[in-house]
Amino acid sequence: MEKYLVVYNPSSGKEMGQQKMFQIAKNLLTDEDISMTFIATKKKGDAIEAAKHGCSEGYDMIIACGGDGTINEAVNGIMQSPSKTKLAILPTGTINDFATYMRIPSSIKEFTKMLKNKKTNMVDVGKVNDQYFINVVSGGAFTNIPHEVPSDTKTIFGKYAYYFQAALEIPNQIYKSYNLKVESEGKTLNLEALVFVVSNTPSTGGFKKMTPDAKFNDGLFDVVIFEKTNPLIMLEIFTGMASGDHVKHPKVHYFKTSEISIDSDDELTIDIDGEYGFKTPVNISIINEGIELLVP
Ligand SMILES: Nc1ncnc2c1ncn2[C@@H]1O[C@H](COP(=O)(O)OP(=O)(O)OP(=O)(O)O)[C@@H](O)[C@H]1O
Repeated sequence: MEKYLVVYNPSSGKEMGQQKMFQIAKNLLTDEDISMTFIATKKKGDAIEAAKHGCSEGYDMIIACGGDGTINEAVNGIMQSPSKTKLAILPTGTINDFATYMRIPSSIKEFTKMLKNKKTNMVDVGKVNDQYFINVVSGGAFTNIPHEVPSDTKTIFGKYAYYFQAALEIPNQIYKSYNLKVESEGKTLNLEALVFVVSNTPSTGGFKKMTPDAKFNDGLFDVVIFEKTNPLIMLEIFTGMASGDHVKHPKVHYFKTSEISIDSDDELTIDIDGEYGFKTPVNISIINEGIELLVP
């Protein structure tokens, strides 16, 4: 009999994940020879410990049910373990960048089908200093926006809560800049920048083509750095973000690398998979095909 460990954040997104997961378990347990154990997270760090427990106790799969923060913690727990259990993601957060890009279903019917099919893909995992990430590390203007939205507002308005907050913050933050020192394979940049993004997939912050050529298993990050320029040009660049054309603009640096280090003279706190990380300097490297992920 296979055994699955469900690690779920009951407070994520619109707080529907728990009921969904129970219904999925009910569907699955009727037809399949599987046992399921549930662990609800209560605070930051719980999903890391739960995932480590899943790996050390020989579970066949860890199902992380929550937003990008919970997924990130499950990835950290697995990557810190000598024996790496497979990961499944039931996205129940507000934005769900990684899961959306991977076309991971969130409906009960489609998620149950995915669990029954048991198809997996190896996916790259990023490491920033000593912390792992599955989707993105970013720093600079606008990266605080998800953290300024109160949890209750996200529960009611979902992703629209982020859009309201963005509309409030863009007029002020568009004038910001950070002195960045960037070193990656064969490239050194010293520039005033508005924001940088180091990503494993094209989708970041709800923008589906932030790093349009990124691939989840190519052993490379896609890096995009928005150089400081006047607000009108910046708005023109932002307009191109829907199609991914922003990366062709001369004030936007876009390249691929497997390693990158970023430092700043200014106080700069980075964001890791949508959660607050730590201050620069950061060294970022990739673990090619570091985790086995259940996919549709
Ligand atoms: N029971 C809980 N109540 C409140 N906070 C929790 C609980 N369990 C975990 N957390 C914290 O909530 C953080 C964010 O959770 P998660 O990303 O799953 O949901 P979300 O913030 O609603 O989704 P999104 O990041 O997509 O907006 C976790 O990293 C963790 O620190």
